[in-house]
Amino acid sequence: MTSTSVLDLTGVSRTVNGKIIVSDIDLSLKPGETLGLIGPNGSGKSTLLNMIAGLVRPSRGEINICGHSMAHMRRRKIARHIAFVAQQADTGERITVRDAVELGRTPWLSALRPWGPEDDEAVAQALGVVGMQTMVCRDWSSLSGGERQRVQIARALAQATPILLLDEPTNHLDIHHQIAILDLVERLPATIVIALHDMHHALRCDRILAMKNGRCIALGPPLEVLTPEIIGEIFAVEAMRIPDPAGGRPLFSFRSLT
Ligand SMILES: Nc1ncnc2c1ncn2[C@@H]1O[C@H](COP(=O)(O)OP(=O)(O)OP(=O)(O)O)[C@@H](O)[C@H]1O
Repeated sequence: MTSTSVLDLTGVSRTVNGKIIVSDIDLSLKPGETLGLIGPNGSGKSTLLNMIAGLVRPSRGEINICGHSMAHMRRRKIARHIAFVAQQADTGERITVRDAVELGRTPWLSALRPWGPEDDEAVAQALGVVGMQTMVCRDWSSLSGGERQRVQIARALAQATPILLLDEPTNHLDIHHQIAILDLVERLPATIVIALHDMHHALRCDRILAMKNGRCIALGPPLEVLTPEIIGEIFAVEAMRIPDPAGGRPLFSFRSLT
């Protein structure tokens, strides 16, 4: 742990029914840093995010948030520090878009601190950022997958936490909204952990944690981790990294090994 870190993981592991799902993850994130999690299906990315969100406990190891051990933090305090956009966030309730985003303010409310103008402002701002301000009265059940995803992101932004966790947030989004969400993530001042499947998206992160079978295979700057060798090793594909003719980030091409 460093004096400036926001999120620290020490030897974090999770075992379910004797099966190791996440093994010995060490990590220290600075304020404002964006960490991309990459790895094949089933490599432990969501489980790691769920542990950082405080939704499941590590079987071993410790998670510290802003210097406090998460094991000793109440749910409400964790929710004031960490917002989580899960992979398949859903609700059985009949709620509107505004209701869904207002839920993000819950950790900040109490009998002594009822809903106020700053909560309205936080909700309106979050809806505006994801471009859902014209759909506030729509029923959640009537939204498309991409619209739901943007509402979930707005709910997390309204929570106004220093740490934001995103599990494949571009999943249901068209190209325009994928880029819009990644641009937004880049602009946010929060410390961010984001699970991604697209290597081009992962290149935009400050650091990458590459996982396989629950283990950290590599941790470092994108260009050092997203090499053909490491990508080939974890995804069992032949990867090529091609310079962008327009001078931007490199492009990837993949081929099956079989
Ligand atoms: N509660 C559980 N009981 C048993 N196995 C579990 C449990 N939770 C997760 N797993 C298993 O742990 C492994 C890691 O799952 P996890 O969802 O963390 O992977 P992931 O990297 O997020 O995958 P994906 O890219 O498909 O979303 C998988 O094999 C999964 O089936």
